[in-house]
Amino acid sequence: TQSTRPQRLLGAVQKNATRGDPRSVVQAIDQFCRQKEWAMNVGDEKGCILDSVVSEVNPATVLELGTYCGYSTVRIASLLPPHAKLITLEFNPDFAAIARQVIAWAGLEDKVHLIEGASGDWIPKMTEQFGVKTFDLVFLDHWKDRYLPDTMLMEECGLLRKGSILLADNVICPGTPDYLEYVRSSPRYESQYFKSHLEYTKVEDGLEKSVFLG
Ligand SMILES: Nc1ncnc2c1ncn2CCOCCNC(=O)c1cc(-c2ccc(F)cc2)cc(O)c1O
Ligand SMILES: [Mg+2]
Repeated sequence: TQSTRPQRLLGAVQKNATRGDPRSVVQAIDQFCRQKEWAMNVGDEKGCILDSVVSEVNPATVLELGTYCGYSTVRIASLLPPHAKLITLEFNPDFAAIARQVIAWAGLEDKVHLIEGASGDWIPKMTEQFGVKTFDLVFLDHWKDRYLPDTMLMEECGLLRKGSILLADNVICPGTPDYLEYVRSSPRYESQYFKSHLEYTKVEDGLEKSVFLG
């Protein structure tokens, strides 16, 4: 039977990356996506911006919405201080199964909690299920029309504190116009746009970093 793109991406990791070496996992995926098959990872260019924000925030608690194959999960988790926790939500069980193996190959399973399910269902359960009070950093990379409703949901559930950082992928391509309008016009956020390109292409895209002001 035919393999899927995520399965072929995992094969490239297992063939070309060193177990326990997150950077080699990231490099193997980027090489696969540049040379073999495009895939919707945040990629190397936007990934460097993600790395700099993670390093600056030095978060103890991170929420990632949209795991896909675990590329950004590995980038983030490899930069976390000891005892920090990354919770990542993936809706698609096939993607989640691949992501678990990519995260394990990088040796980061102890820092990552991958949950299979929809963001709208799980955000209200974060505190009771995982004892998380607030998130220091949220990386939004799931359905583009869920960025705004899920941000409002996180506010309502008290999961954001003064200084919590939201970092959103794809705010230009595919685009999240309602989310951008909200975080850029709301007095409760201080927003900044990091211009970049859609992963592995010359098409414009970017990350929007928004600080919740409480
Ligand atoms: N826990 C959850 N709750 C709800 N929904 C969830 C979920 N977990 C997953 N999902 C479902 C959505 O997951 C994938 C979302 N990502 C993208 O769609 C995406 C698309 C492109 C792209 C594609 C084609 C082009 F031509 C140009 C750009 C690029 C990107 O960087 C993208 O991130
Ligand atoms: Mg994305």
